[in-house]
Amino acid sequence: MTEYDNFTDHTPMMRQYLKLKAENPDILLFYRMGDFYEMFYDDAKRASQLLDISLTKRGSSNGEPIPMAGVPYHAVESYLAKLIALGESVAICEQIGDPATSKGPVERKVVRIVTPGTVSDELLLEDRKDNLLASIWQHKNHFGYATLDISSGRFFVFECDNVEAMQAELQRTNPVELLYPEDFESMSLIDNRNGLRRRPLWDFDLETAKQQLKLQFGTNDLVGFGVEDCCYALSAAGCLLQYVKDTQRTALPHIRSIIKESAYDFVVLDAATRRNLEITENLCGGTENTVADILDKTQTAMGSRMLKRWLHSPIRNVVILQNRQEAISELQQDLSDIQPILKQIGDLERILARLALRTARPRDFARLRDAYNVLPELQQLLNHHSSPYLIALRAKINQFDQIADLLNQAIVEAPPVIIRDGGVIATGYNAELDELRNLADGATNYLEQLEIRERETLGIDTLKVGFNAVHGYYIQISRGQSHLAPIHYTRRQTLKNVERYIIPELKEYEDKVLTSKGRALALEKQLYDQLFELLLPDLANMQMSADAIAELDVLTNLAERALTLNYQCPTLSNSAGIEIKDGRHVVIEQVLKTPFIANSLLLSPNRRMLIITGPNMGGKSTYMRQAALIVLLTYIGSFVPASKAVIGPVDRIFTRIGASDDLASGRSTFMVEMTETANIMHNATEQSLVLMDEIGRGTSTYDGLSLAWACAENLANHIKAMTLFATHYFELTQLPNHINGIYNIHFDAIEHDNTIAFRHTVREGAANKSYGIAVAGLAGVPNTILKRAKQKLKELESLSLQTSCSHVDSSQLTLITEHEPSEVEQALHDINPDSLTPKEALNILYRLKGML
Ligand SMILES: Nc1ncnc2c1ncn2[C@@H]1O[C@H](COP(=O)(O)OP(=O)(O)OP(=O)(O)O)[C@@H](O)[C@H]1O
Repeated sequence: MTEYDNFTDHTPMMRQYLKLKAENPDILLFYRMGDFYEMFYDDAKRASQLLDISLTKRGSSNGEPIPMAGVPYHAVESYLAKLIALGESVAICEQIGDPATSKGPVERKVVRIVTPGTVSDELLLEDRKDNLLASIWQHKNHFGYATLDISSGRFFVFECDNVEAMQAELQRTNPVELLYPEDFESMSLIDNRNGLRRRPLWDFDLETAKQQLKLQFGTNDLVGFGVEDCCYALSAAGCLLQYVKDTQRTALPHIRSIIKESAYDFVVLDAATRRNLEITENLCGGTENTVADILDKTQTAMGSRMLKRWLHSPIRNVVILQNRQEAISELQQDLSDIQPILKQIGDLERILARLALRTARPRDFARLRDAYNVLPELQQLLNHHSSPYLIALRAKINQFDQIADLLNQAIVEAPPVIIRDGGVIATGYNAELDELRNLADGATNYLEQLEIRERETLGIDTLKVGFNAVHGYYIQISRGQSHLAPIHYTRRQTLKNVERYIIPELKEYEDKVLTSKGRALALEKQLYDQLFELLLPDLANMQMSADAIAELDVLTNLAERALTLNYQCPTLSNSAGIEIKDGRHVVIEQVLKTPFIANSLLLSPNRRMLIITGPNMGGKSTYMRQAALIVLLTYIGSFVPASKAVIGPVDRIFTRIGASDDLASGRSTFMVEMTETANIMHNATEQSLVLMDEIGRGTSTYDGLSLAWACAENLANHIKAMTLFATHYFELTQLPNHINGIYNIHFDAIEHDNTIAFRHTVREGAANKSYGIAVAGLAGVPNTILKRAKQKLKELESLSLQTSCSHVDSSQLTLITEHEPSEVEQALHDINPDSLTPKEALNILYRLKGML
């Protein structure tokens, strides 16, 4: 990097720039030049690409032209937002010296470092999404992980000892910026993420970490937080805290504690499940038609963020869940009163974080004031409730009358965006400020008196006192009377019909007015800073209140959703199993133009695996996903789309549904499918809900079928997980004959002429048709191909009859070929499985085998 090496040959300004750049080598440096922030050399090239701005040159230094790109000062926020979204960090360098007194370049300093994970500025944050900074540490196969939401102060640590769990946690928290040690081994876990920051090893030193954390929380040890022994997580947390301090350069009073997350507290969702269930992000990466899209009608952005956290962290604590259910039931009565008040409260959480970081803007104070002005009304409404949980929530929400009074007095109704030009502190708050402002505005009667006095003593009836922005104050006399102006009147301006003068007394007044403007502004800034001091002692209480208001928002929102979408309260049971009556899919029922067909589900220790067969498009995936979503909603405390649901303990939800190539990590569809399957086989337990959709599809029929069979056997016999197993391998419908606890269920369709109508109704027993070719026709596959497919099927059928070793779905053959039904087929056709007792069914099975 030649340009950074040889300082002496550069211009003084470039020397200053290069020195600052050397202190911030890895991030873009925005160097303030008048009304622009400018970037030079490599920074300029990178910024011009990232921001799509032109790359030019600014003179030359050291004999070489200097590449330069710049952004206007007044529009900097929008450029910062773009860079942050791309995972970049920016050091903002301002002029801090006085240009008038500076020799050489004005002194400059990096005043803040904006990084994706540490921004708190409203304009740089998505308001309905958490913005997390994270740090990861690894020792062999142990991982320590810490996350911080700087805009709320939430600081969490997590430890695990396998890659899958770490991957799931990364996906759950989805940090925008991730710090990792320079010798991090499992790079494949993180290397496709934005906002990666490589940190030196000593930033993760455990002892320093402990010291840092104790200092931050003002405690002697970390025992009170229950994290004393979490060495790996503490190393990560220490690095994270150091990074925040380095970039924020201010105290962080709102970070007061650290919480250890334990997998046992949550229903664990692995990375694939989070993706497949489309909780907050759909499979294409958007937010439309996700669970959050349907469920999130919260009134405040902080409520919206909390709901999304809940959806990603279903909890297992039944007491908390029942409290939430009870609160939701009660809140259904007065939704229309509470929700409009919540809307007026807005995003207190982030306002308070900016208060703590001393970056709050005038409008933050105004919004805090408006929020606290409506709290008494909210308290009154909550007074009617008897649920102990709502009573406790009401107490936490509290009321901040003194702060409201202070802000009502201190802040004007609609303050400007920034304090720089004043106009923020209200009249009547500070007598000195009022006086200075009156002086500054010339709003005293001094000028009137002066005018009357001069007019009368001089006897000039056209004499007037006036002001204009260019010439300041003046005494004006008409041209006709101007010869009467006394000697001490100094001419200032001559117009067509008038002469304008200044006198020492008026000049003195003018000076006073001008200085009082500056003094008023300085005093206003001082009073503004004082507001931080006056509010900060209550920060902890205010944060607790904001958190409780966000929770009230989520609960009220879930109450409204339950009413509007016809959800019922599920029962949380101690006994193993899942019983859902008339369940629906949260999202699909909302997007379908036709009515959604509700379906029931029963899983219990004696019926722990259901093999689901049926035509493509029959509704198998929808049915499985809806079960998982109902369980998920139950475990956040929400009501669910079903007429009844009784849900037993669930420790994890696994889904192996569909797959696409994971090209980024060089894994094929089949490889992804098998990796996810391996994860399930290793980690599922008796209390897990496992959804397996068409596993084994991505390889040869024999391999696929055998794998699917072996997995199903293992899940049913050894793991004993609650499993829904959708498949097109009809051979698997034999499993119930071999293993207790496995049952067949199916979806079917009605074929009429050349079309099929799907019933979408789940029924007991195995499907007897597959309709693959018919569905292909429905999808628009050309007739010639369909015809050829039917021919091929006939060939395969005869081949399979010859070898009598059919691995092709024989029911499919029956459907397409038009031969006379065999004796076995006829017998099968005549059976009505719904009317058989198990004993009769077994007898028939023996008879059928005999026929074969
Ligand atoms: N219960 C239902 N009520 C109404 N429509 C439904 C229902 N279930 C599914 N559908 C509709 O059928 C479509 C296909 O459903 P789904 O993807 O679940 O079928 P599938 O059996 O899994 O098909 P494949 O075997 O091809 O994966 C859905 O997109 C939806 O439009």
